[in-house]
Amino acid sequence: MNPQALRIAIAGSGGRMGQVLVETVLGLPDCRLTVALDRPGSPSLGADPGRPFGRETGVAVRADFAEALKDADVLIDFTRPEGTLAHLQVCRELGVAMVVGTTGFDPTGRAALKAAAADIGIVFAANMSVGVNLTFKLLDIAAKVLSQGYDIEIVEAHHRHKVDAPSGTALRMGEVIAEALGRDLASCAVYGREGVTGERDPATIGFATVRGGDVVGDHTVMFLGDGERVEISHKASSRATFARGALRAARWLAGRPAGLYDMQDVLGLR
Ligand SMILES: NC(=O)C1=CN([C@@H]2O[C@H](COP(=O)(O)OP(=O)(O)OC[C@H]3O[C@@H](n4cnc5c(N)ncnc54)[C@H](OP(=O)(O)O)[C@@H]3O)[C@@H](O)[C@H]2O)C=CC1
Ligand SMILES: O=C(O)C1=N[C@H](C(=O)O)C[C@H](O)C1
Repeated sequence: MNPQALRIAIAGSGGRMGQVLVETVLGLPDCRLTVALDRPGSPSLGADPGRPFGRETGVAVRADFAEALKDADVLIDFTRPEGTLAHLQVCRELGVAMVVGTTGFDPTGRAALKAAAADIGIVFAANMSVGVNLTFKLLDIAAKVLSQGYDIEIVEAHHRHKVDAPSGTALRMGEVIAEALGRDLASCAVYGREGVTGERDPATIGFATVRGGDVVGDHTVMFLGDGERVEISHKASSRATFARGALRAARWLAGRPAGLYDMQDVLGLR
């Protein structure tokens, strides 16, 4: 065991992302899984989170997060907004850094993350993959070059279990494009269409959502002009890409001052 290893806590350790995060941490020599959290009543409580991967971690899944987080340097949280915000309070009190991948926050939740970042380091990103974060840069360029005469539509597809829509990534793509064009996403977004909608308003950014099967996460932004169409797509085929990004963020946070960061900071793309 490496005594210098970064002590990692994982919230929602039995979830789809939680399990991949556990497996990823167990493969890293400079990180140690010291805390695995799940909700009260979860069947995984008390079990070794390494068991599905044939590993013994010496850790048992717990629900008493206020006590458990005393044993962590960084909490990686891919749960639900209400769970993340409860963990946030405790991390702030204990000085534990956070990597937040949870999506679906309302403005109050986002404000709480920002406020807590006065005291602790937080990396908050709707998508932790390198590919999507590169895509954000490409979208900024495309939106500026195609600012006149192109209609912008964002289409995303995810597995049948996803509970929020549009995806956090699609919304972030919309924000990047709106910022590049000097527009306010809240006032120019159109979330789905039905009935007699009238002709398309060129100032809008449209969103469409597909849910089904086991789709890990597909995003396509279309810039539709007269005589041509530019499409920028990212397709995730494994959740490992998000988990690797989250662990990269956790290590990047170690020793950084308090503040709210995102994956553009972690990847040096700012
Ligand atoms: N930023 C990124 O790169 C990515 C972000 N995500 C986001 O991560 C989140 C989780 O996704 P996914 O793993 O698919 O979801 P899952 O539903 O598979 O897992 C969520 C986990 O969090 C637990 N949980 C749910 N509610 C709470 C709560 N109130 N307090 C504490 N724990 C809770 C669940 O427990 P239980 O089973 O008991 O409900 C479960 O263990 C979503 O918001 C998703 O959009 C996903 C992939 C990549
Ligand atoms: O819920 C998911 O699965 C995913 N959620 C994130 C989002 O909402 O953008 C990221 C990824 O696409 C997978």
